[in-house]
Amino acid sequence: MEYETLETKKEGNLFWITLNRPDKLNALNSKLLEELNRAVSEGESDPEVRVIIITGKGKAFCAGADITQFNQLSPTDAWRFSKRGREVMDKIESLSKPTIAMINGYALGGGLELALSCDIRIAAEEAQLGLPEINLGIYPGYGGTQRLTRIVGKGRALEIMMTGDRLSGKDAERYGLVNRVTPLSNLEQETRKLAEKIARKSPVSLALIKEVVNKGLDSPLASGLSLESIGWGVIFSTEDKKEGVNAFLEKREPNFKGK
Ligand SMILES: C=C(C)C(=O)SCCNC(=O)CCNC(=O)[C@H](O)C(C)(C)COP(=O)(O)OP(=O)(O)OC[C@H]1O[C@@H](n2cnc3c(N)ncnc32)[C@H](O)[C@@H]1OP(=O)(O)O
Repeated sequence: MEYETLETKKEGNLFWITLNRPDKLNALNSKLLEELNRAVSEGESDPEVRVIIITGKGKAFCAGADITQFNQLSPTDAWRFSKRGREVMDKIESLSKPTIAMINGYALGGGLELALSCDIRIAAEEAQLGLPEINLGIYPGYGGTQRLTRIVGKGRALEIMMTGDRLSGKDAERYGLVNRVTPLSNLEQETRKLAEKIARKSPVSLALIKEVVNKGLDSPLASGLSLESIGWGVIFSTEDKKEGVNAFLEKREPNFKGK
């Protein structure tokens, strides 16, 4: 597919989406947001793709929503703007395939919110992460108030939102905001290693894990636990379950087909 503001690349079972407005630090204007929406659908619908990785070109992962659009927004436009951004983030969170945010540099505002919509975040030590909207006299509008709080806890999330301060990659790891950090020079290699490991697992198990974890987080514990058991029953109908158990019994590596 053709894109103007991002690049996509298929590498084996991995699908790389690279935001590509480096001179504007990959700020999410409407074009980039819509192309991102299209690119994740492309990865989701391609049966060969097993893991989707989102990253940015240049010194930023993504510096957030494009602030140059803000002065033209009426309050109702602003509501639509936030809603559309949130819909794209919600969609990324709900993809059936695992997603990794490879945070190569600035991940600010909507950029951090994009990373928070991914399943796993790997950051460069040199990266800077934050929600600086407070400095614009506004607050996060692409899901950050809710997702950051669920990931790092209320006190830390409020501090990040109320100060607008940027965290280094290392501090972000300490806060539990990213899964791990590595020097920038090693970031792509580490990310590829992790993505390839996950790509070898059963796509059905991966999709069900995501569904049960995400829906469980939105539910009372008893409902989440019940969902887990129901899904566990369903997974016993899959060829991948047969393959996984037989491979163990036959002392060989499984070859999962996603069926
Ligand atoms: C969902 C919501 C509500 C949001 O995301 S609101 C936006 C939240 N994000 C921000 O507030 C971050 C804004 N950016 C910054 O503070 C600074 O650019 C940083 C990230 C600290 C980097 O600073 P520097 O290294 O000095 O680079 P800087 O020159 O500012 O940026 C390079 C270019 O990108 C542009 N740019 C950076 N972030 C941008 C953004 N969010 N929107 C539009 N343009 C942006 C910036 O205007 C500049 O353009 P130009 O060369 O035409 O002047």
